[in-house]
Amino acid sequence: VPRHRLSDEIEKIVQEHLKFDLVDDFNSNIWELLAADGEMKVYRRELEENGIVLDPLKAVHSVKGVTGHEVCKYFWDPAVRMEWEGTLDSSRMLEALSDDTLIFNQVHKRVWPAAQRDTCFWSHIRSVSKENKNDLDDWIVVNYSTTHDSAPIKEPMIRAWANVALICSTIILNRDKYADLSSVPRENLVCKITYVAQVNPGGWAPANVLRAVYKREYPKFLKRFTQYVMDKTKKLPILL
Ligand SMILES: O=S(=O)(CCO)c1ccc(-c2ccc(C3CCCC3)c([C@@H]3C[C@@H]3c3ccccn3)c2)cc1
Repeated sequence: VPRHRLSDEIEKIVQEHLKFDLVDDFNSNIWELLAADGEMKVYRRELEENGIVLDPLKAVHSVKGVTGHEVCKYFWDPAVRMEWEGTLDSSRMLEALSDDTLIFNQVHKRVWPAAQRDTCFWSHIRSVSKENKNDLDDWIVVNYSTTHDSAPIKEPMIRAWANVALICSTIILNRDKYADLSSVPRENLVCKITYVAQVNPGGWAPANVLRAVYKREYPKFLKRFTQYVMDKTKKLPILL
C-alpha cells in the first residue's frame, strides 16, 4: 500500500473509528434519539466546548439491495459528490494522495444566521476483513479535517472541522443457495450502515440554531444519500 505524508494520521484515525464506532452503546443513556424513519435511527449526544456545540452524531440504518462496498464507494467518489450532497454550494477534490485517499475542499450552503462554512478534509476508503472468512468484508470511509495549501481560509467564511466515518457491513440472505456470490440477487442483500459525525462549527453559532440544523439536516442527508445509492445500483451488477 503506497505511503504518503498522511499515512500515519490516517491509520490512527481509521483504527480509532473501527475500535469505537461499532460498539452498541445505545442502551446506555448517553445517546438521545433525534429521528427515526423506518430502519434509520439518528442519535446525538449533547456536547459543548466554550459554548460551541460539538454534539457527536451517530446513526444506524439497514438498507436492502445494496452492498457495503457500493455504499462506501458512492460516498467517497468525487465524481458523484454533487449528485447526492444537497447541502453544498461546491465540492473540489484538491489532491489524490493515493488510489484510496483524496483531499476535498467543500463550501457548505449558508445556515442563516451563522456565517457560511467551508471544510477541508482527507477522505479515505478501505475494506476491512471479518473474523468469519465466509462473511463479506466490511467497508469504511473516513472524512477527517486537514489543512491544504490550495484551501486557504477565505473570510468571511469560517472553516468548520469534521471527523466523520461511514462503516458498512453486508449481509447475504439465503447465503448457502449461492456458490458464486456475484450471482446473489439484490433482494438477498442487506447493508448495515453506521454513520458517525462530529463537527466543530469552527466559530460561535447560536446553540439552539445549530441543534435545530443538526436535527433537520442529518436525517435528511442520510435518507437522501442511501436512496441515491439504491437508485444508482438498482440495474447494475452487484459490487462485492
Ligand atoms: O458526511 S460528510 O463527511 C459528507 C461530506 O460531503 C459531512 C457531513 C456534514 C458536514 C457538516 C459541515 C458543517 C456543518 C455546519 C456547521 C455550522 C454550519 C454548517 C454541518 C452541520 C451538521 C449540519 C449538517 C448535517 C448534514 C449535512 C449538512 N449539514 C455538517 C461535514 C461533513
